[in-house]
Amino acid sequence: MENKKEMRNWLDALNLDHPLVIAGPCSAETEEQVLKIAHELKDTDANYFRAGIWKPRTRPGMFEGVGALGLNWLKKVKEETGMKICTEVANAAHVKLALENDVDLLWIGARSTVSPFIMQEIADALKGTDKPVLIKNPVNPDLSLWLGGIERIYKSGVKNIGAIHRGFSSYQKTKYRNIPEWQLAIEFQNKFPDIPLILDPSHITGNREMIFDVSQTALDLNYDGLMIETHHDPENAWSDAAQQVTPSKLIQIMKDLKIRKETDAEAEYNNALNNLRAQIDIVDHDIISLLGKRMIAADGIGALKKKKNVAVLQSKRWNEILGKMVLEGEEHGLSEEFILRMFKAIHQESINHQEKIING
Ligand SMILES: O=C(O)C(=O)C[C@]1(C(=O)O)C=C[C@@H](O)C=C1
Repeated sequence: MENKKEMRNWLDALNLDHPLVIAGPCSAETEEQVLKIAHELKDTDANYFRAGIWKPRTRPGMFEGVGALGLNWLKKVKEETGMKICTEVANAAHVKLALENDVDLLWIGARSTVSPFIMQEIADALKGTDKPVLIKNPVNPDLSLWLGGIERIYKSGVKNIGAIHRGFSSYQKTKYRNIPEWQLAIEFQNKFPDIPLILDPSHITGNREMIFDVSQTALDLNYDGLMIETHHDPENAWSDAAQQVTPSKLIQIMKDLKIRKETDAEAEYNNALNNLRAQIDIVDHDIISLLGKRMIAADGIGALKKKKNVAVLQSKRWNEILGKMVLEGEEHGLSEEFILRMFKAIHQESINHQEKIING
């Protein structure tokens, strides 16, 4: 699959003056609930009304969605409000029902994207549809698996595609429900700049208080849209209560978000930008040359260790370096998270160098 300008045609055709917004409850619970939320979203920036009707839940016994019955409610949303409707599909039967009921956009969840068999089944069922299909990232941070899933759908003739970034699970406890791993989404954009990329801040944060900030980061990174779970009574939602916002909160979020443009032609801005970029180029060059010097020293240590038959990994020394660098980093306004990531990568490279020498 290659990047093609036409991949974003369906989004461009909407001619929006704001990011695409997909809003609605995590789950369709009752007909009244669905219609109430839809009416409250009708005159907002929301372009598509979302509601999950088949819910993949972590444990059996949790609310697993109302099933096909919910499609009737979604159809009513379209009739009564004129909003386009969308839902998640997780197998061929779901796709068939969604298409028969004229759902306007379908998305595939993170727990489906992980499985090439399920993705192929869904792709076959979608064959030839002109409805947009959005593919969420797989639960694990694996860009190839995400792209592979998209490719399966694209190859089955679905030309209106998009990606949803919903973050990645981790054993680590963090402030996020699913860690964003922005770097992976940036890589995605580099490879496929024309596949519309939509952020799902609800699943990334798991917490409505953090939705605004994460959404702003996405807009700062050129995302095309947001999928935000919205419920008239979030506290009492049947699923994911902590991460849903009210329709009025959604309106406020959309008002407060700053929409960035890709560039600006003004000369003064461009001069200042070029100047700072030239400074960055020099610093980057210095960083590489310093890292090269560091590795030469590491190679020397490797040779010494080889002579004396000493192990490459020296945990005590390594921990001392990490501790010192975190403190120094702080003095220079560098976050602990960044210092740890960077030095772990440097340490690994140093180990790789020494391994070559010691075993060479
Ligand atoms: O100090 C050492 O013994 C090294 O090999 C250098 C180094 C490093 O790159 O800083 C690499 C591996 C060890 O685990 C500790 C530190």
